[in-house]
Amino acid sequence: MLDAATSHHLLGCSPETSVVMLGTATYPCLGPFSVWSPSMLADLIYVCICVCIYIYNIYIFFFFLTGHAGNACLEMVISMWKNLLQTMKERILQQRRMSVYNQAHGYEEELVKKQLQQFAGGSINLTKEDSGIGILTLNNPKIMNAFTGTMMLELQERVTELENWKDGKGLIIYGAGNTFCSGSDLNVVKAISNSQDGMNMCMFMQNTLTRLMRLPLITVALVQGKAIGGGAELITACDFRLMTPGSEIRFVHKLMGLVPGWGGGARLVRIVGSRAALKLLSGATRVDPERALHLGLSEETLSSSDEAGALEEARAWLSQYTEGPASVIRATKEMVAAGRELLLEAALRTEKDIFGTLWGGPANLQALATRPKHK
Ligand SMILES: CC[C@@H](C(=O)O)C(=O)SCCNC(=O)CCNC(=O)[C@H](O)C(C)(C)COP(=O)(O)OP(=O)(O)OC[C@H]1O[C@@H](n2cnc3c(N)ncnc32)[C@H](O)[C@@H]1OP(=O)(O)O
Repeated sequence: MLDAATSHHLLGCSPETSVVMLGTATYPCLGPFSVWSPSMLADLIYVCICVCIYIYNIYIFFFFLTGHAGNACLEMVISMWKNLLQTMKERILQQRRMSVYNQAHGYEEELVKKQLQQFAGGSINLTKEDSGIGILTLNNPKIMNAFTGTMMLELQERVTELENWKDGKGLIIYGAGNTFCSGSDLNVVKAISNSQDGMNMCMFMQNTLTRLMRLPLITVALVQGKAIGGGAELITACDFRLMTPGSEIRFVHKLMGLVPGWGGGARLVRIVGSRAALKLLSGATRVDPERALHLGLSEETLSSSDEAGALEEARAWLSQYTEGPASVIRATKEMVAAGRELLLEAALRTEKDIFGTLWGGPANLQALATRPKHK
């Protein structure tokens, strides 16, 4: 267990929280009320074995040290410990990046999924094209592609599929019926209106949208018609947004007596800055394509207003950035995602590690063989 000061230093946790480090996972430990599960115990056993092996190595080195070696061995021992701590810190950070909420936060995913399953309707469809670009369709046009409970579950399933698509390079998310998404299905919102159920739904969607944001694919939200409420939050989980003429982004939460809950508030601050974010949220401001460009919330206003034409334009726009080996495109996104989220030194180490996966690899060697002139 890390004491509060160390975990604050290592993990940036709030000073009063101490953290239990178990292998690759970390669990905020509420004193005697910490949350343990079989997988945590397995992690604990794993960590104990690692520590025993290192202590045994230290013992051997010190034994050797008293016999023959000088400082060199001592330095080796010290650097071993430093590497161990560094490795564990990176793995903790990686684990923290994997899911925002787990049992330690009182989040029981299987119970939440069972509750969401009750609210059926619509679908989330995914097509994976040979070009390496995926097309994710929010498909509930009867109610402006509003998210039912089963659509939230299907979004999680599609994100898992995309995490396992090793040839994937890009993703376009759009809504059926020439409109993007009008947030949560209001029938669902009314049915789960107590605070804990609302927070459970938000934790589920935050976990899914954070994984979407971290996909090693370049992601684009194609905004046609309306992106309202949760729909506006969803587009902030993409790397880029493209808008069609007459389309609108609007964070209507204030008008619902709410604030964003799917993570859109935190991501909006990082996209447009805190001042613009505060105005868009507190004003429930309508954001048209021109204003979105000005704010940096949209990359480009497309010329097509019809669904097929806009999708074709979005494909062409994204293809500018996904041309080339999937390994390089995916590594580029992973490096930028690390730069976006990690503290500088951790980001630098991640960049070095990602560089190491490409240096001397097939794409690098092929480029060297052809000696391209970058005129
Ligand atoms: C944490 C919750 C929060 C979040 O996730 O961040 C939320 O998202 S809360 C929900 C926020 N969204 C809304 O409040 C949008 C409500 N809808 C509208 O404001 C309008 O429908 C529209 C999106 C501005 C479009 O208006 P318009 O073009 O006039 O179409 P209609 O209003 O006639 O809609 C057609 C049809 O669709 C139904 N609809 C639309 N949005 C939803 C929704 N979110 N939930 C359920 N049903 C929705 C609308 O009721 C119409 O159906 P009929 O009345 O049966 O024709």
